Amino acid sequence: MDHSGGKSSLVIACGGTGGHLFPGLAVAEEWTARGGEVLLLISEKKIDQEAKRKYPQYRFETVPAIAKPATFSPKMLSFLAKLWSTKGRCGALLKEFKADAVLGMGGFTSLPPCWAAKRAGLPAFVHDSNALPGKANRLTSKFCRKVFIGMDPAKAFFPGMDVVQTGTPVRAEMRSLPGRKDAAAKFGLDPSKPTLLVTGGSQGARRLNSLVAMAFPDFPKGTQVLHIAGPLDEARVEQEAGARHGYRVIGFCDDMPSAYAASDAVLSRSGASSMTELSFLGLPSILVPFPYAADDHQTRNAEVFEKAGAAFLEPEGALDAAKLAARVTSLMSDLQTRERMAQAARSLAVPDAAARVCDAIEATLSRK
Ligand SMILES: CC(=O)N[C@H]1[C@@H](OP(=O)(O)OP(=O)(O)OC[C@H]2O[C@@H](n3ccc(=O)[nH]c3=O)[C@H](O)[C@@H]2O)O[C@H](CO)[C@@H](O)[C@@H]1O
Repeated sequence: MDHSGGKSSLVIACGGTGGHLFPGLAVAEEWTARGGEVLLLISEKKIDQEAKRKYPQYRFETVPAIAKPATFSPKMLSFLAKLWSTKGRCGALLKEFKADAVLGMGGFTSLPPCWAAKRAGLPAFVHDSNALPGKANRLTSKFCRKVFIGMDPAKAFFPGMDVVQTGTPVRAEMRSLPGRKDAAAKFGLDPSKPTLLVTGGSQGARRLNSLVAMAFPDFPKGTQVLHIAGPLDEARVEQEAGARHGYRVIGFCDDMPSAYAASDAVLSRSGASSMTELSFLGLPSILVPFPYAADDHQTRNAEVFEKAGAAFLEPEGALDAAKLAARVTSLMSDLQTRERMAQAARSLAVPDAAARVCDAIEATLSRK
C-alpha cells in the first residue's frame, strides 16, 4: 500500500458514546478527504447505529460495547472474556480490511482493536479527549505507538509514551453553521430573544434537567430555553416545562450545529466533546460536571475552561434551582461577560485537530 499519498486503510474504534463517536467520525472525514479508507468500529448502542445511517459513505462494523465492572465481582470474568473474544473478532476484521493502522477514540471498546493491531504488527494509536484520562486509555496506550490528547493536563498520565497534543477532532458539520434565524425556526424559537441551550451530553442528565425546569421561571424575562433532555428523560421534562412559553424540549438532537447556532450561551455537562464544540464555536458556558463520571474527570475538564475564563463551573452538589437561576441571570444579562468568555473559549480551540491526528498517523506509517 502507498503511504506517501495518504491512501492507507485506517480502522477507527469509536463506539459507545457520543464523546467517542463524533471525534472518530471527524477523523474519518479528514482521513477519507486525504484519499484514505476507513472502517469504523461501533457498538450496538442506538447512538452508534444512527450514525451508521447518517454516514452511509463509510463502512461500519458493530463490535460489543465493553464496560469494566466498577468493583471486583464475578462480572469481571465475563468482562475479561468479552475483551478476549472481541480482540479475536477485531483481529479478523483488521486482516480482512487489510488495515494499515488502528485508532482508538477511547474507552474499553478501544482496547481490543488496539491490542489486535499490536498482535498483528500494525501501529495503533489512542486518543484521549479528557483532562484526566480513563483507566481504559492508560491500559490501551501500552499497545500504541502514540497517544493523542485533547487537553494539556492529560499528558502527565502517559509517562514514557510518545504523546501528541492534537486537540479533539470536531465533525465537519460544525464548520458551516446555519444562520441564527433558520436555526431558531428549526426549533420553533424566536431568533431575536436571548437563548440558552441546555445539554447533558449524548446520554442526557436527569438531575440537571430537573434543576433547569425548576429554575426557568426565575430566568431573565424573555430568555428562551432550548433543552436537549436526552432520549430517556424527554417525556418527563416535556411534562414539567415543555408547555411554557419560550421553552423547547427535545430528546436527542441530531442537528447540533443548528442548536448551537440558535443559542447565546450553553448550560452543559462537561463531557470533552461538548466542551470541544463550545471552544470551537466560541460559546460561553456554565458547566455542571456529571458527579459520577469515572474519577470525576468531568470536573477536571471543566476546571480547564474555568481557569481560562471560558466557563463558570458549578458543582452539582452545591447547586439548587435558586443558585442556577442566579448564575443564568448573571450570564444572560451581561453581554460583555459573554463576549469575554466566548473569546476565552475560542482561545482553547484546536480547529485542525483532525488534521493533526491524521498527520501524526501518516508520519508513523511513512516510517514503517
Ligand atoms: C457520562 C460520561 O462519562 N460521559 C463521557 C463521554 O461523553 P458523552 O457522550 O457523555 O459527552 P460528550 O460531551 O463528550 O459528547 C457528546 C457529543 O454528543 C453530541 N450530542 C449530544 C447530545 C445530542 O442530543 N446530540 C448530539 O449530537 C454533542 O454534540 C457531542 O459531540 O465521553 C467523553 C469523552 O471521553 C467524556 O468526556 C464524558 O465525560
